[in-house]
Amino acid sequence: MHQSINKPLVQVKNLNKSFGDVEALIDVSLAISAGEIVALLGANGAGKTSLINHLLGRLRPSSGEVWINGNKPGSMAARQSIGAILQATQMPGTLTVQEHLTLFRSYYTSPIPLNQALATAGLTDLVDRRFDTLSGGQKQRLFFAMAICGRPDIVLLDEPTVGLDAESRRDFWTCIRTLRSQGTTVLLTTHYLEEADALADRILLLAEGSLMHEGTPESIKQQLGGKRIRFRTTANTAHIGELLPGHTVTEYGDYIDVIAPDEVATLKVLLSAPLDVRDLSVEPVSLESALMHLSQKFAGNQKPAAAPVQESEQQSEQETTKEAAR
Ligand SMILES: Nc1ncnc2c1ncn2[C@@H]1O[C@H](COP(=O)(O)OP(=O)(O)OP(=O)(O)O)[C@@H](O)[C@H]1O
Repeated sequence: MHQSINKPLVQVKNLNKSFGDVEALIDVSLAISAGEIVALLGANGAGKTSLINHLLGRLRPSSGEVWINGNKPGSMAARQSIGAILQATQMPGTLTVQEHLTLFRSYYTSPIPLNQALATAGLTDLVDRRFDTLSGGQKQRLFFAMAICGRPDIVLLDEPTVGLDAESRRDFWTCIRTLRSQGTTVLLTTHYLEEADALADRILLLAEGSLMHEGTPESIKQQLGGKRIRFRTTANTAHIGELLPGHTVTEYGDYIDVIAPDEVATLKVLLSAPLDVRDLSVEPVSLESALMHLSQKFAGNQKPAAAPVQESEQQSEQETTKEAAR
């Protein structure tokens, strides 16, 4: 299933979603083109999973529109375009990697070749291993292989590397890059800024349900156009903030970070103030600092928690992978 050229693969227009009093998504509009890797970032509760669930057709908008390849989410045509990774899944532990993939491939009329699924997911050497002997990272790569069995146009990955160690995470990144080189679009949510920086062509930043910012990792960093000044001091952040109006001042462990549009001017103020400034360093702005700065600009009041709402259209978590697999 491949989409027509020039049309966005995913289009979201003025999407709003409320759960009781909680506005999980507020007027979100976005488009994702074929071949992009897009990272959806945001703090806990920002609305990332809600957005993914709308793309999967698991949630219905309170208002607004969502299109997958020009089709309504949840329709057979949309399901055939999407692959997604299983979240909380019980898999038969005695089946091997090959048996699981053979079973999964049998759900589709035109699955990708077994060897391609294995190679893309870095599982070629593990083909005869039983599921219950795989490490966490290897299991996650098997779920990934299942998600791509049906030649999806877009793969949705909701925090795919959470809980994995650094090496397994990097192995997973290789899988995503291989998939992209084959022309597949990827939308992933992550809390790891390093992951977004390493993988994404574009970052969408959600805050409190609103799409607060979007751009390439570089453009987000450049937007600040300044430097990160990090130092230790006995003074608190509030005091530093008073000294440096218009700067983003945050705590980083024992250190204080200041985002400085003009680092020379900022250093002059800092070093001429009656402060004990120690262990000072000046670095280019990291993606983490840039996003923290943008989030602070956006910061609003906390919203009240709502009781869970059962969505009639919400499907079992077990059904996530390749929604068309039935
Ligand atoms: N079924 C539901 N009933 C009530 N509130 C909900 C429901 N699903 C989500 N919410 C609320 O909507 C908001 C957005 O939640 P969502 O899970 O989309 O955020 P998230 O960015 O994925 O968070 P996390 O990073 O913690 O997974 C939160 O305030 C959450 O409590």
